Amino acid sequence: MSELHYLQATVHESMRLYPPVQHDSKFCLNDDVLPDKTFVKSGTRVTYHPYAMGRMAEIWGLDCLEFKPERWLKDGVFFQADPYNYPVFQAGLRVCMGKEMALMELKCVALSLVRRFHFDLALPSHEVTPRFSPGLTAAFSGGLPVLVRKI
Ligand code: HEM
Repeated sequence: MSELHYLQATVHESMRLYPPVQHDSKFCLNDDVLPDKTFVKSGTRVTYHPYAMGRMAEIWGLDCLEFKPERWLKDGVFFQADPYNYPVFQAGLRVCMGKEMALMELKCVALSLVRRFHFDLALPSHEVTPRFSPGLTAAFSGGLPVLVRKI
């Protein structure tokens, strides 16, 4: 599984544009200073937004809205983005404890499906704009209709 670099890149690219946790807040217990020297007063709520960050040209470049697994590959080998630029699993000491397990499960499910089935959007792609439902964890508003064919 660790040698499937394109699959690893695809899973990361999917969650860059559609992070399962769209935003997340923290409350500052004591006065603090962020690494960029921003002062944060005790009691302040600080929110980071993986959905917005995944679509920032400053981080991902002008093609930030394009689905491009290749952006995660160097000479065909997957490389990890800075987790503070890609906080899909949060970052630092409180990073998601299930990160590696979640990635393994995602890749197993994706592999077992694409080996057996062919997936097509049920509508022409220009008529489909996947939209998130607001909420703690992500779901497509109205679902994403697809046609599934056995290979
Ligand atoms: C794609 C799947 C997943 C995503 C995107 C995800 C994302 C996250 C995020 C953003 C946090 C930080 C929450 C916060 O501190 O407010 C978190 C924490 C955590 N996650 Fe996940 N998670 C995923 C799957 C899992 C799985 C499968 C497990 C367990 C088997 C898990 C266990 C945990 C635990 C225990 C924490 C708390 C870590 C701590 O506060 O020290 N996660 N996750």
